[in-house]
Amino acid sequence: MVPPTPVTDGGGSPGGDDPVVAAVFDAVAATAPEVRAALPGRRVESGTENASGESVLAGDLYADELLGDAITAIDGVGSFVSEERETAVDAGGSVGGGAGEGADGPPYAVAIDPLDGSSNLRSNNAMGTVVGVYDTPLPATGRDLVAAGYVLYGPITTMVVADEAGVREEVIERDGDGGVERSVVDDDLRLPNDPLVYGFGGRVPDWPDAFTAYAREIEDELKLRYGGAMVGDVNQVLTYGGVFAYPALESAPEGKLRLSFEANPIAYIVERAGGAATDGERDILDVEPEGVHDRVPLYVGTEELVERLKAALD
Ligand SMILES: O=P(O)(O)OC[C@H]1O[C@](O)(COP(=O)(O)O)[C@@H](O)[C@@H]1O
Ligand SMILES: [Mg+2]
Ligand SMILES: [Mg+2]
Repeated sequence: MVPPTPVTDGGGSPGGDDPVVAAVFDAVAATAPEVRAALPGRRVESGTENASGESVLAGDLYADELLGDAITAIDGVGSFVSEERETAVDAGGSVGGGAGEGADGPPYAVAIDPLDGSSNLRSNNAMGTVVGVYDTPLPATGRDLVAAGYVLYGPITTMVVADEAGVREEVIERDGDGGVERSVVDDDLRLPNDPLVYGFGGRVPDWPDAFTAYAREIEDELKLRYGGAMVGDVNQVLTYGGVFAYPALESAPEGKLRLSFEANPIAYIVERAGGAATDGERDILDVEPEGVHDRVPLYVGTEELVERLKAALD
């Protein structure tokens, strides 16, 4: 296949006119090749557990530290919250951003999942980094997001960024000077009309009956594509159309994915691309968290498929 023609070369700043949002995604793009390059030697357990009780790999810690340093250094970022950190890091943030509030607005809170799908590190499958930029300290709902994005470390490194203007996809490569070259390959990413793929997490016997019945219908209509990294699985849905779910389980009604670092940013991106996202009852972006590490069931993708899911779970 002929590679897509770059729309622009050498950067560009997602985040519309907001310099703080643009700086966050500049930092994420700049660190992406470093994260990627560091992975081969960091496929082992670090010996620690994170706030969600999951064992942390050396790659998780490395990405967290690199991204934490880069993001907290940005003027206008007030706090930094990570899947790998118990509590928020105070980042100062003297210059305000705040949607529509200009330079006097509140500093932003940036939430990240430094390595999403890191259990794929041992088996060398896709992984990502997820980023949400909120205009209020966390915990907050996804309605407070002003931008969200993810990096996908696949055969190539791509970054998808959404803000109020829409969704764009860039290819990220190292340039010859130790920096990065960013090529926009789609400046108006939209979910295709005819859905093709689905991927559902969790063990099938652990699925509630209503979800199993929905899955049986979807299996008849779409192709199974499940890779075990939310970013990779959602990127397939954005590319081909379809539905991704990490559902409520009999053993874990709150599902597996984290609202602040995973579900909200992904919901924001997919909704800006013309799709839908729900926890089964309400729009993900309306879910009220109690803490930054709260989990939530996530069903996301082509609007018609998500509406059918909601009806099936009703
Ligand atoms: O191994 P399972 O149960 O299929 O879970 C896969 C899900 O867990 C995750 O890997 C959790 O993310 P982390 O690797 O950031 O903890 C998601 O990316 C993915 O959707
Ligand atoms: Mg994750
Ligand atoms: Mg992670």
